[in-house]
Amino acid sequence: MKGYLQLENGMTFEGELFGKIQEKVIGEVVFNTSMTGYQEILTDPSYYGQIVTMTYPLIGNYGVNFDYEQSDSCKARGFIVKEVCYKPNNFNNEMTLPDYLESEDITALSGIDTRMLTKVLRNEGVMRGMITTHMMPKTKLIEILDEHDNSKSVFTVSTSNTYEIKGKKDAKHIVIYDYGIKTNIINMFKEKGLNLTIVPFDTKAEDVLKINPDAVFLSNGPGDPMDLPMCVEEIKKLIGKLPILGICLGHQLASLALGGTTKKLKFGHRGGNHSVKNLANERVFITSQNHGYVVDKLPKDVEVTYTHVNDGSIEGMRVRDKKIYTVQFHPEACPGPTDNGNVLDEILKVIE
Ligand SMILES: NC(=O)CC[C@H](N)C(=O)O
Repeated sequence: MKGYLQLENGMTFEGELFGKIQEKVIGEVVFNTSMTGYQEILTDPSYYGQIVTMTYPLIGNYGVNFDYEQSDSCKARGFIVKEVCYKPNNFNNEMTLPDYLESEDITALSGIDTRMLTKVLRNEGVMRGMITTHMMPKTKLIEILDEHDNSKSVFTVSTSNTYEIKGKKDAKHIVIYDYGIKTNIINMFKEKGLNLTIVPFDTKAEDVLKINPDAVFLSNGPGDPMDLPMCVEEIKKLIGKLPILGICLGHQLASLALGGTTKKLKFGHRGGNHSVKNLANERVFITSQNHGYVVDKLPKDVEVTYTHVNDGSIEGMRVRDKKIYTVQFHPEACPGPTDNGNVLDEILKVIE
């Protein structure tokens, strides 16, 4: 069945619908440059509410395997590809991508000139859009897009209950603020044998202190960090009392709590090929990234640890005396290069 992607700038792309056919699906349209890892991307809670287009032209060719999931379900709202594969070939394939998307209620479009779409998003910046069965006038589209509010995304993807994961007997204990945590971050902590208590995004600082952990970890998550002032307030109360570690949204929230600022990037960093420089030794390495916002300014006592090679933006920060260490990129990969697992060890050194 024919379907359309309508962008808020008035452009329309025509393609073939697959997955769950729905009359209209709304979201911010973003692009990801990873060649593989579509299932990890679809299930990463940081994509909640977004329509993701893949720049790699053939998607779905190794099917779907439930071990790859980064959360319990697809979190992206829509998916756009050039060509979709209906007959995957892979020893551990469990389901085709179109069947998977249908079972997850995700609407997708194939046959889209994703190279052109990506150029539009790069030149004009990411923008809102709609995947739809019927085209509509631009004024009507804008009206529908304006009605849509995505500012509560963390409320939706965070755990509603506190839970524990037991590690080795005398291992350190970390409280994890779940703003939409990826499974592989939890897996990396588990591999290290750490004791974990995972708490909802709105847990009060007092309640975290009562647990008496060795550190607090602030997770990745969807949306604009400035939509979460209540989370920033709780982090402020923890500064100086416990070591604070963080990845992506967690890095942004910790930066805000320290008195820094964040801003929106024109077209974000999403892919498995983002070069980052470690300012301590000038070494450059390739990272997995997925963020639309970035830390803009930091107070003087905060040390910038990493920068993005393409645009010079801040990719990590540290405050030694307050034991705070956070990164913007994803050392847990999934998808993307696994070369940066040592960054987690760096971060965890803060607790020692
Ligand atoms: N992966 C993340 O945690 C993303 C953080 C934030 N939602 C952003 O887009 O910048």
